[in-house]
Amino acid sequence: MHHGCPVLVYVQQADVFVDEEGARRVAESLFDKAAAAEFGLEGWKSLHELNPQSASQEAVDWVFLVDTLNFSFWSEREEQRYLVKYKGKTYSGYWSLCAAVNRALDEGIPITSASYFATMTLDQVRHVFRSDTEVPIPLIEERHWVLNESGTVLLEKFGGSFLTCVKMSEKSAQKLLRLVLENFPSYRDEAVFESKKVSFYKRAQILVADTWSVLEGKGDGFFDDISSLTIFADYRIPQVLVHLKAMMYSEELMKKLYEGTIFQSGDREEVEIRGCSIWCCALICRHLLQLYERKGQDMRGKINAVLLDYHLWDYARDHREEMKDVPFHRVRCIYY
Ligand SMILES: Nc1nc2c(c(CN[C@H]3C=C[C@H](O)[C@@H]3O)cn2[C@@H]2O[C@H](COP(=O)(O)O)[C@@H](O)[C@H]2O)c(=O)[nH]1
Repeated sequence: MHHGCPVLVYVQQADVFVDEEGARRVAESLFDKAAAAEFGLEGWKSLHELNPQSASQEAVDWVFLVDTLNFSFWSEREEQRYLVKYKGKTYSGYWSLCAAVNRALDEGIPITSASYFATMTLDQVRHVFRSDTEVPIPLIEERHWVLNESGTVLLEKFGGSFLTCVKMSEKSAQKLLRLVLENFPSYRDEAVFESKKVSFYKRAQILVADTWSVLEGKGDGFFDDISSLTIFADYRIPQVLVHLKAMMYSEELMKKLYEGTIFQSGDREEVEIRGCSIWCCALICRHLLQLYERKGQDMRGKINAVLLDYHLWDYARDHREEMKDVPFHRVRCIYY
């Protein structure tokens, strides 16, 4: 028997855990809601006054512009936030972006036209996204860059409208996802985890989902594989999954989050948080479909990661107070 020295296997301590039992409980709590109209596609318009209410080409271009800029609204200090007043209401976070876009359109600025945002100057971007507090919108230079880049690609390759890109996808969500990733570099949201390439594609997937929603799942907006999309790994979904006890963080990670640690894109903790969120929601979806199956109901058209995501994200928005004890992870990036 050869007693060589023991091989020290360096196992990276995991910081994020999916709780199968917790995911099952969340699915059970959603059972009745999942059958309601708001949980379905219609909720995208009926629940959100700032979203386009039509299904026109302009509405699709609104979605493309907003999802190109749909990232990084969190502020260092909660009391000092970027806010936008629009039609008598004050909006924060993602909705402040939508309010600024609608404010610009009302002012006659063609902000959703590729021919405009392809050559927008930084000063024009500053004007359109000006804040109603002294806190400017985060990453204003990056927003200027992605607008010029995306607008130029739309003009050069898709006749100036994202609808052209949608038509080329031949009713496949995966094909549209590929077209977006091949043509719009700012949407390439990838990382390396334990020497394996992983992808989240949060903005690319939400762009496909919001296109499906704004076109009401009909005509050019009918995707036979829409259920193949995952949830959109942002900084709110993980927070609500931990709040609902479907996901857990290690003490070390919680400590870093409470201290307000700012992580970099691709950090191990960030990739674990985003990856586990996707897996956790896939489990919730699976449990929810099984609960309906046992009742003899096939809900595959009405329950998928997109609709679960929208519901959880809206829940997080409506339960800020209860969720304040669960920190969200902070990365300043253009991906989410
Ligand atoms: N996973 C997921 N992440 C989403 C959305 C949306 C907006 N979609 C709405 C629009 C139409 C539908 O009805 C949806 O309700 C924004 N975000 C991300 O959240 C963060 C901002 O959060 P807060 O600071 O609280 O505003 C930021 O990373 C942003 O990229 C979503 O739906 N799912």
